[in-house]
Amino acid sequence: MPDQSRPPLPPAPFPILTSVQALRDWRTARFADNESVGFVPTMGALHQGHLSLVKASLAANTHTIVSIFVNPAQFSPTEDLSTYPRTLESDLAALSLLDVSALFLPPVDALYPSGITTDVTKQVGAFVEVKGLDAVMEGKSRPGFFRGVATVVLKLFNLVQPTRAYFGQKDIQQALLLRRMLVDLHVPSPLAHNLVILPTFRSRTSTSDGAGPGLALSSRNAYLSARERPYATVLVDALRAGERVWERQRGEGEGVVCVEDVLGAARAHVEGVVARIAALSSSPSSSSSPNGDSPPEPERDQVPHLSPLYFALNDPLSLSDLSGHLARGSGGAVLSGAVMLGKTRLIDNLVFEFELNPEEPKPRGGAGAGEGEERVAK
Ligand SMILES: Nc1ncnc2c1ncn2[C@@H]1O[C@H](COP(=O)(O)OP(=O)(O)OP(=O)(O)O)[C@@H](O)[C@H]1O
Ligand SMILES: CC(C)(CO)[C@@H](O)C(=O)[O-]
Ligand code: BAL
Repeated sequence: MPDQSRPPLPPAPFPILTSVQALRDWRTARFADNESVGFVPTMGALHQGHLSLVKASLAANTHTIVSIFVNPAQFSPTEDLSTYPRTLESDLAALSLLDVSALFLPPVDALYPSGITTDVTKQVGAFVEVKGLDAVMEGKSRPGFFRGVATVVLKLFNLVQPTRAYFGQKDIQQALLLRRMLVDLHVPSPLAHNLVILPTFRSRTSTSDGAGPGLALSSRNAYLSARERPYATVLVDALRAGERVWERQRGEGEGVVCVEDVLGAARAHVEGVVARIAALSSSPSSSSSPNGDSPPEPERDQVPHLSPLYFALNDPLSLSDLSGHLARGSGGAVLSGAVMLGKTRLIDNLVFEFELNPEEPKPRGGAGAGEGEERVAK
């Protein structure tokens, strides 16, 4: 049955699969040919970060399938489900320039046959939780978020049955939690060992709209106003301030790192920028940019509103909060943080002394292991 509620889809040089059956049929043909399938799940509004995942998948797999699905279950009732950027035409244009094999674009009822509401207390049907790992970092301020993510991603994995799946470091907690889900729920190989995490794609140059170098690309960056954009690198700059403390303390004496010093440096950076913005709003004639160069000259009532949400240092495997002093060889760490800039929630992270992609196990033969194919660069 065609989806009556959806307007006709623009043409694309690959099949756009809009039903579970169409996806299953597409996948069955790939199994028959013993071909490897890379999978890139997204919520659309594609940018270069997404496309870097697609390109990595194209390089390592015979076929690459992308999904676009704005998943209601990972939004709280007060979040931006209805206004989340939806840019299907330009997404298709971007994917059309790459050699993707198919796009999975399901309607909501295809993935949630029992229906779905953002109100967790009213939800019915099967859901997936990854306890513990969902309660720290992002999970503290977005309760229910990782339950929604894990649920939809397991559904997608069950349908696509990819050889490899690709996620971005920008959402590192998501990727590490999903890896745990694969292990704990005994998801079959080869996928079980093939959740690939790729580095955060960042804005490299000061762009014409004022975004500074280093800003992690994100679909929600579209919410940033022209006044806010020059401040959007505040988060990565804060993380780098923390990183400098980590590296300095590692290089000194016994190399013991003080967690509070790392977090304190990150917080201090944001507080410094908040103070500079406050000074701007109290002196209408003064103006300065977050970095002290090319001032944006905001007017008194248009001064951006910036507030820190959290900084955290976590064990990269258990995701448990780190505290105290960390000796060399203690297993590395994830330094992550979030700030609100106007109505945009920015997240970012850096990893220290931790390999994002442990070596893939050597293929032992058998269907779908992607034998003889190029491996993803670590
Ligand atoms: N800058 C980036 N670099 C690399 N991967 C990214 C980047 N941004 C997003 N991704 C990855 O793309 C995949 C799909 O993410 P999603 O569609 O939510 O985009 P997003 O930009 O993270 O959106 P949002 O602004 O809602 O967080 C995820 O694995 C995510 O980590
Ligand atoms: C993994 C994902 C596609 C699940 O909806 C989403 O959380 C995202 O885009 O990162
Ligand atoms: N990028 C992960 C999806 C979300 O933040 O809603």
